[in-house]
Amino acid sequence: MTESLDKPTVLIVDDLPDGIQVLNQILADEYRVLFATNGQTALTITREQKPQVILLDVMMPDMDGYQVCRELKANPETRNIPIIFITGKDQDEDEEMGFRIGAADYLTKPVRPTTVRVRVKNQLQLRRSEELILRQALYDGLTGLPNRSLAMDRLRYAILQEQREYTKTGLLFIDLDNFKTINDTLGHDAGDQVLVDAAKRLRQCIRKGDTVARLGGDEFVIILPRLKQVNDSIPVAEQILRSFTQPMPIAGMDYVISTSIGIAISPDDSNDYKQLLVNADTAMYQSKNAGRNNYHLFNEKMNQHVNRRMQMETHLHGALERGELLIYYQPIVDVLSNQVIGAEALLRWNSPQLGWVSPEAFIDIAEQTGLIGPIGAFVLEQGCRQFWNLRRADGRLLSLAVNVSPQQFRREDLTQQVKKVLQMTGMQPGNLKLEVTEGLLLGNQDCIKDALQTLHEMNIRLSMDDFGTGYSSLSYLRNFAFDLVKIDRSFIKEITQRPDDEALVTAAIAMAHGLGLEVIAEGVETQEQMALLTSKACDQIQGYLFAEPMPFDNFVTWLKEKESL
Ligand SMILES: Nc1nc2c(ncn2[C@@H]2O[C@@H]3COP(=O)(O)O[C@H]4[C@@H](O)[C@H](n5cnc6c(=O)[nH]c(N)nc65)O[C@@H]4COP(=O)(O)O[C@H]3[C@H]2O)c(=O)[nH]1
Repeated sequence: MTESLDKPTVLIVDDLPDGIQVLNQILADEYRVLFATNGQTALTITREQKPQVILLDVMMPDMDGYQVCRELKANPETRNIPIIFITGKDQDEDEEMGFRIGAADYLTKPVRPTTVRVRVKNQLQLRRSEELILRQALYDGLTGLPNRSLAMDRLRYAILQEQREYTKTGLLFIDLDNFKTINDTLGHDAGDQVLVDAAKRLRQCIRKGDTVARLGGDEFVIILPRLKQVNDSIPVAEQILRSFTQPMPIAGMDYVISTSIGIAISPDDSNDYKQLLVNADTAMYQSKNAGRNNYHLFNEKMNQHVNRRMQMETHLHGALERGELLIYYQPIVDVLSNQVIGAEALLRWNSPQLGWVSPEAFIDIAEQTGLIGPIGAFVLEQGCRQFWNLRRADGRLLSLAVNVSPQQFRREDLTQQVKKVLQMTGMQPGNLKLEVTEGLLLGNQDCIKDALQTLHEMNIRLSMDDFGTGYSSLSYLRNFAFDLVKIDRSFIKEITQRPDDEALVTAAIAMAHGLGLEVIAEGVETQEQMALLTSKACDQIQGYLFAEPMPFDNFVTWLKEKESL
């Protein structure tokens, strides 16, 4: 029995027992032989038993061999089984017809045993090579999982089927968190181990009939056909997250590698397989942004966000060269003297395609694309040049504040850049103030500490921006050479209504003063806020109460008007 199962299976289809008998005698020794005496039975047996070769008679009552062949070729599951016609029809046009509808070979009766044996063997060999090639083309060599192309084929098929059955198809997009770090630090072998282990875990999280595939890199998808409702996809996502909480033994150590998952459902989110993949990917990014190790279901809002972001990224390239980036200036006022003592340079982007884009939206993109290097250099240089010209005319202006992104510290030689700008513009270091965010100091990296120290020694003033919003800690202020702290506008906004905010601002001012630092409050819009901050001994104020950020020429005019009051 086992022996016969090991043999390749051949299906003989003929309405005449004699015909079957002849072929059976020729093939029974080498093959497991199945029979069908009509077309319908042939189709059923083929679907269920998946023979490797079919020997098919043409002339049969009800359904003839041509019709059987057409039906088998139309079904993706039986399409690739080679069919050899064996028939009494010996005209050229009969043979032509047979090949046209997909036959692999054509023999006319009466048949010679050797010919039958050789032709069947040929087809089996061809099929084996074809399968091998197909395997390489459709499966991922490392994990053995279906690759992108097979996954997309299955997804297309699942969506077609769902339309017939009124069900849904779930698509999970899975990305391993921090895979790149493992690959870069432990090497590619370790990276491969992670991928193989991840593939194994994912396989264990699915039912029969679902597909796990590797798209490439550390990206996997799971296709869940025949879902009744959107939420049916959630248990799978939860199971995956749970499964990855178990550490992976890699290169002699245990690592926990979490996953970020995005889910999109057809037809709800799209019934186009390519769009569904894009949507699942978008939802996956949402999971990454939300801190990784979680899942998100796609929603249309995410797409708008992504589209807008992609547009920004496209148009930000070259924006500087096209003169679309401008510097606006916002005055800073000294509380005691009520005089304008400086300004902050704030970047503006006037894009012909997108209109005015807030720096809060595009600085992040500039940082991720590396464009922050040239853009930051531009703000520094043009800011210093314009400010220094103005300062020559108006000696009251003490300082220009320029925002510096952490990326500029990490990627560029910021101290050299600053030195060059000071030389080129004639600006004195004591008149330049660099604003950095607290995030910069996270991790306590030596290179950043050194850069801050060098800038301090150059007599440049350093201000800690957005104080109170993030990782503020007294030790940062002690360890790094800051001169000022800037209290974030979110605390100023409701300072007159919210006792908590008032308490925080009071404490921050006391603490900064205790360390010999000055305090500036940003986002001051009302007289009441101003009065409260004055009563707390805040040193400087910036906000719409005095002026909104404005182009350089307007700032010059504004200063003149203020002087003449
Ligand atoms: N509601 C309200 N807002 C006020 C008021 N007064 C000032 N603001 C706004 O508060 C922000 C202050 O800048 P920031 O905290 O450094 O926050 C800046 C800064 O982090 C970043 N940014 C701006 N320019 C640059 C730049 O040249 N380089 C870098 N790296 N970042 C920049 O973008 C952020 C946002 O800049 P803007 O949109 O110009 O927003 C500015 C300013 O327009 C007020 O009274 N009420």
